[in-house]
Amino acid sequence: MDREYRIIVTERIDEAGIQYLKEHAEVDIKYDVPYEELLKIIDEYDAIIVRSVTNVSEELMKAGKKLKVVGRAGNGTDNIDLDAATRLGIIVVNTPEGNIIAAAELTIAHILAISRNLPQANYAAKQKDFRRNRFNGVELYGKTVGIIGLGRIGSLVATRLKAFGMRVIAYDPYISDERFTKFGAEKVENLDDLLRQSDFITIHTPRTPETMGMIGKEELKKVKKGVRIVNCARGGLIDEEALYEALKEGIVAAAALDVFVKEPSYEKERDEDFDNPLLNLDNVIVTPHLGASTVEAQYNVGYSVAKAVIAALNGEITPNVVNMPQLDKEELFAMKPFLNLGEKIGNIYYQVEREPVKKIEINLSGDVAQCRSQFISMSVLKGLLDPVLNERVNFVNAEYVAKSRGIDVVVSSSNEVSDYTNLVKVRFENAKRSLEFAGTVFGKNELRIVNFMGYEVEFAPSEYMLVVKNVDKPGVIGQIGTLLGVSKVNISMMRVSPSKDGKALMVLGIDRGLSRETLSMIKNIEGVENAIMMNL
Ligand SMILES: NC(=O)C1=CN([C@@H]2O[C@H](COP(=O)(O)OP(=O)(O)OC[C@H]3O[C@@H](n4cnc5c(N)ncnc54)[C@H](O)[C@@H]3O)[C@@H](O)[C@H]2O)C=CC1
Ligand SMILES: O=C(O)CCC(=O)C(=O)O
Repeated sequence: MDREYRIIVTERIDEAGIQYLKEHAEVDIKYDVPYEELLKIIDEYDAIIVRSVTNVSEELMKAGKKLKVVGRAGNGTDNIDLDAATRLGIIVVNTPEGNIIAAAELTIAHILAISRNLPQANYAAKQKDFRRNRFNGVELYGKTVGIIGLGRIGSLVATRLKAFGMRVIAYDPYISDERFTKFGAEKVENLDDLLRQSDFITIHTPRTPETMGMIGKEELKKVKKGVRIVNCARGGLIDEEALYEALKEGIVAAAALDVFVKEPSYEKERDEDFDNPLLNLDNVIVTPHLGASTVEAQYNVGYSVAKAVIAALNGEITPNVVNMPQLDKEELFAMKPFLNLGEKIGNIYYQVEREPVKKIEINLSGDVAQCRSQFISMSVLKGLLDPVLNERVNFVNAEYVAKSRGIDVVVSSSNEVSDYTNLVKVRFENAKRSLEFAGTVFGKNELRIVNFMGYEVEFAPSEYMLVVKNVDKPGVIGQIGTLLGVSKVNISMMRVSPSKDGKALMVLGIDRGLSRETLSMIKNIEGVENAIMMNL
């Protein structure tokens, strides 16, 4: 076990994921736990792992006083209040790629099922009713399918349906023209065009305020009579009441639904509380949110979410954090030492100067200027604010917290040539003065601070450090060394800056924290202007 983390899993995930979690944390499995009960116990947990049913509301996350991570074993995160998670500094991770093949294949299965009446014919045949004339279907070949949302799943559906000889048209106002071409889909400029032309419609957008009910009563007036509709994305994207009416009137010939506005229980043998009139129509086929239910997808999402949650709990930046700008693995690997450096610099300011910061100017030069500067600024903010505030500050909410505290952050990059192949310079401005620090990364991940409050001094940040500003005259260093010796403090490293205005800066790596008395004795040495104990 890494640390004493406790994780609650509220919906079924693959055993491989559970095993991984158990190797690293204490795990409680409470599938289908009622919301009110979860609200009472959530404060015991550092992380929660859910699928699509658990309502991870602001109320729940606020009640989870220790909650650091929400893991979504799957793709859509519409059951998680992402804004609230961001404000609260709770990391939300998902597994966006793990189940897309499964979801696309289920969509194809549904399209085939409603074109050939498979479930109805199967049911009848098992009742020994083999009258095949009741189940005359339609071919996909030569028909037009309209795909709404040509993202990860929509595009997989497009390429598969092309193989059936279908004409594929798609509506997605948020993607480039190249993407339509890449997946062999004709772009339609508006939803109405798609509705008018399609023999089959399949929807693959996320559930957002914009997409909720995007096919409603008005839209269903514009469809081709006899259209067949599939929803393997999210309940409510197609208005359930309007769909019911259109199915009854024969405007929609058939519908296949994997999802509903109100999700049923996926654990009970019979969910008597699930009452949806669509279930009563013969031309509707339904599945219990099976889009991700394949051996492969469940392994993918269960194992990946477990790994991501443990990594996030251990403070690692992981890919697939939903409420943070995305970084791919390679970028993350390249940037990690600079993120550590930024965090150290932010933390150093906090240790040196307890004055609230008004403005931070960050300048990146050399290799680091190629990195996404937003992440470096987030790391500086995290290092600065996390120790100061009662609330948790991490990569997820650092920008939000800084903004809400009126800290202005300006980031620039320069081609300026310096002695270092990369350099992160940070100037902190408070009501009284401004302080400058700079750092670099040697080799793969050797951090060095090279400018400390305007003094050129190069040192590797370590856990306990003593920084002394003194008049540059003989004897001061000796007295400090003696005092530390008497206090049984070992010095592991010492660097002295060149003199500036008759003052020098001495940085010492020491093996433990200093007592107040020792620190105050150092401050009282003649010629010492200031002494700061840092715990990095
Ligand atoms: N049934 C199931 O078990 C599963 C369902 N899903 C659901 O499938 C859906 C799609 O997932 P992905 O393809 O991974 O998402 P994605 O984010 O890759 O693609 C969504 C696409 O929808 C487009 N879009 C957004 N708003 C739109 C609008 N108003 N009109 C037209 N297009 C719009 C976006 O531009 C994007 O290209 C999600 O709702 C997800 O939750 C995903 C996995 C399994
Ligand atoms: O099986 C599940 O948990 C639902 C999958 C899903 O809808 C998603 O990943 O968005």
